[in-house]
Amino acid sequence: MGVMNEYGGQCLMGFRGLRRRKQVDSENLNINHGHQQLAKRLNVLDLVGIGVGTTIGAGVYILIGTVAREQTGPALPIAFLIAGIAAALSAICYTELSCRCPSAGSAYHYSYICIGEGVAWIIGWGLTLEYAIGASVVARGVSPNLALYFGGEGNLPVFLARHTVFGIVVDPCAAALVIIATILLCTGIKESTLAQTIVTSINVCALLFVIVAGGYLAFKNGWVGYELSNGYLPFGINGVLGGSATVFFSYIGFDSVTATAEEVKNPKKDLPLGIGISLSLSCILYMILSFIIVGLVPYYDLDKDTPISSAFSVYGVEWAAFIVSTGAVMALLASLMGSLLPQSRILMAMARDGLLPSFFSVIDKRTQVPVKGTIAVGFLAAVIAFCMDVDELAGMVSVGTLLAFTSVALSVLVIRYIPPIEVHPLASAGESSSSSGGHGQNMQGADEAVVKDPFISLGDDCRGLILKRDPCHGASVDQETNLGNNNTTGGSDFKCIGVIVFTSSASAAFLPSSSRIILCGIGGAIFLAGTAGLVFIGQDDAAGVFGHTGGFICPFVPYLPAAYAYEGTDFNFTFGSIGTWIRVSVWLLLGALLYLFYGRTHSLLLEASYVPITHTEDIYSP
Ligand SMILES: NC(=[NH2+])NCCC[C@H](N)C(=O)O
Repeated sequence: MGVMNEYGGQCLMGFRGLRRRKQVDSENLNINHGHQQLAKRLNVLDLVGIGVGTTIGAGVYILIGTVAREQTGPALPIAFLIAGIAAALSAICYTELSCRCPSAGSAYHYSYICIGEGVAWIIGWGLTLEYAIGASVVARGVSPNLALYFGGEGNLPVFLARHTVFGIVVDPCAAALVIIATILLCTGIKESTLAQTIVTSINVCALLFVIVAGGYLAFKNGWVGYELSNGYLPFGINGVLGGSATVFFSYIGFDSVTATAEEVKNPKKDLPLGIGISLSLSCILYMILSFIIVGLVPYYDLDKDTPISSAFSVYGVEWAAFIVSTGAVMALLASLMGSLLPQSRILMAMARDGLLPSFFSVIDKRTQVPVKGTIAVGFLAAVIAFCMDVDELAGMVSVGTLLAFTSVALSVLVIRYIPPIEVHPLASAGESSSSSGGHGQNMQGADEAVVKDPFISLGDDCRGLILKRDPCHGASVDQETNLGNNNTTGGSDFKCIGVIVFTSSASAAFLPSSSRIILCGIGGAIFLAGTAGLVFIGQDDAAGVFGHTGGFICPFVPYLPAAYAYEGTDFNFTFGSIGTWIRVSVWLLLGALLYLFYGRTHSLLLEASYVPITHTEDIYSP
């Protein structure tokens, strides 16, 4: 019986652990736990280099042929515009959170602050699909492009050519590219960003060449691609929408910028500019490029694998293929760097929080890079790129990415309606204690500590917060303190219900295809009701507890994040084949087991759990 009780108690604690939330400026906690911060060395230009470099990968060089032929016809630029708007909605959510929580970790970090440890773990774990596996998928694209310089894949030198060993196609060239990117990333954030910016500039020059030379050729030949009998929308509006879901892949990458938030000199100003400029530049380039290519050659004549070089070949400009291939190889390298970089930062953030071994959070003193984590990620990605069939894994990348994007939109909703505890940057343990005017004791190592305004604002009715160490009640600290810390008009429970109703309605889009239309309809109706419910609940207007947050604020809450979360789940569904979903589920299940047996019991929040006592007499009793 006793054992049963103990077991039941542990289970309960395990579930409570899933709801533990980090404090907003938790880098202070990290300092307190002896973790070193990354050096702040990045400015706007660097962020644009990382953003554009990661976003404009080889996707645009390859995707446009198939999408124009099978989904959009000449309306390809419209598909890029729609996908760009969808990406912008997500980017806006990312930007608010990156300004409010400027530590490393991106979607993982935001989910930990806004939703809870369980979801954060799954998002952090799921992000390996986007970044580590994404890097391998990207790297596999290199040998077909390099082959052009050698006159075909058959002529590649033995050490670069693909071989079949024991029935597995190994790709040394892809592994080599991953190793090059890893070495560059280990040299230092400023150095690797410079390399990425140079590589990206070459890629952008190649795209500009395509635009200028292609535009000239198309103009000279009367824009034959647009003189078609079957009109501008041969596959109808559905084709364009389907195409926009496919080309959404070419916008993935702006999120890498937010993963570097801790290394940015002035995050509140530079992150919004970095993300905004990267996304706008990418969208403009994609739209102009696609407008020219579908005008140069009728969409049905575009080549599926090499649409751009083949379009030039039609007019006898064979040599353009060399420029296009150079651009594609540079795009692959930059995109690869942009995938490996955030992965090492996310693992570092998870290790700092105790959810992964501290190996991943060790920062090299000279280069200021988590070198061990970077090498581990590079090694894993190189092995996958070398010997795995990445075509099968590609779907997982999109699902992993969209899971993260959706969680970020939900996090914005949560942060507005159930704001987590915000700690002023100066409120690290010692300072909070001294600022409390003698009421408190030092938080670290003490059994009790009082933290007084202005560092933690608890509203007028509660002038301070007493924290008592108690490992069993980790989840309650933020929940309780939030009651007085925002200007909401509804009760906490009501807000929780609003967010849950909304979330579950959004997830209706995950259900199987036959019933999807009906369920999406029902989901959509509940979604509208949930959103309407949220509209009537007062929200934290993002003024924060210290006045204006000073950073970018997502407009039109709850509509904008709600719309993205709904659309994100829908896009997710579009990407997922059954095989992909089985693989993703197995991966997430593995992650859940790891959390159960490692993360849950090593979490720093378990160690640093405090029970809030909000009775003022307890606080001020002599
Ligand atoms: N983190 C990632 N999933 N990176 C892949 C980015 C792909 C890139 N947008 C492209 O068009 O090729």
